[in-house]
Amino acid sequence: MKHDTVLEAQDVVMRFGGVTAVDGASMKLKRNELRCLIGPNGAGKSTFFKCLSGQLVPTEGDIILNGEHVAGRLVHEIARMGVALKTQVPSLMNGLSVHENLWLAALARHSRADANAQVERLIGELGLAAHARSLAGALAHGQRQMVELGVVLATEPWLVLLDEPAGGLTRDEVERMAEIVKNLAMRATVVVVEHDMNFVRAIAETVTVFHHGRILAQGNAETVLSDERVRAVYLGKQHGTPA
Ligand SMILES: Nc1ncnc2c1ncn2[C@@H]1O[C@H](COP(=O)(O)OP(=O)(O)OP(=O)(O)O)[C@@H](O)[C@H]1O
Repeated sequence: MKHDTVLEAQDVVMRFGGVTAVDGASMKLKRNELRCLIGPNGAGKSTFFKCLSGQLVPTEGDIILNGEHVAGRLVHEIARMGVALKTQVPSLMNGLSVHENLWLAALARHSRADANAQVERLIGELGLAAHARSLAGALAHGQRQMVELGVVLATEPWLVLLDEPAGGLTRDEVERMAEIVKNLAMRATVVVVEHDMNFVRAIAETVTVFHHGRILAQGNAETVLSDERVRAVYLGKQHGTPA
């Protein structure tokens, strides 16, 4: 493995009974790369993403993070390696404030004093100052997504896996989320599964396109998004065309 490759998936296959959701997908990511996984509904991108995070154990193939073979390791074991995962499953404690939620997440990795500093930094970065004392349970969807992201970032992961971070956000919130994710790639390697092509266009440096469980194209975002085969698989699909 090249020194600067921090994530490598080798011939990953994931079968569910008779369904082959991922059919031999390989991918390499460099440190601080920001990679979007896209593709039509049912293409296999979420399943592949879950193999990277440890939520699923691939039927075949391997996942290598920072030189360590991790296929088969549990989510919390992968998390302990400095990998953070934002799923669409709510993780906040509704009865605690935004500040308290972030503080508890930061404490997992920092001393009390450092956790305080980390929370202040995150509140500024995520634009949450006006809501710091609000209960998480009282937040609107977009604010909540920012706090969910804050919980993920509180441990200062080197690899961040984001499942549809723009899902359900307003246009302004999508723009803010795009800025935050781009900034994040200055200090971490980031993999994003996303349907919102405006968001993908705004953030992606490199893109991997799934189609029928296989990788149809990958590489430079501009090149891949203008690839005729990629445009063809999106035509008529509900999530828009990568034009
Ligand atoms: N737990 C499961 N059991 C059986 N089949 C599954 C399971 N998870 C996914 N699949 C199937 O695997 C295929 C790929 O699904 P996957 O969710 O990975 O696609 P996707 O590209 O993420 O789609 P979407 O954009 O709709 O989320 C689909 O045919 C899906 O029905």
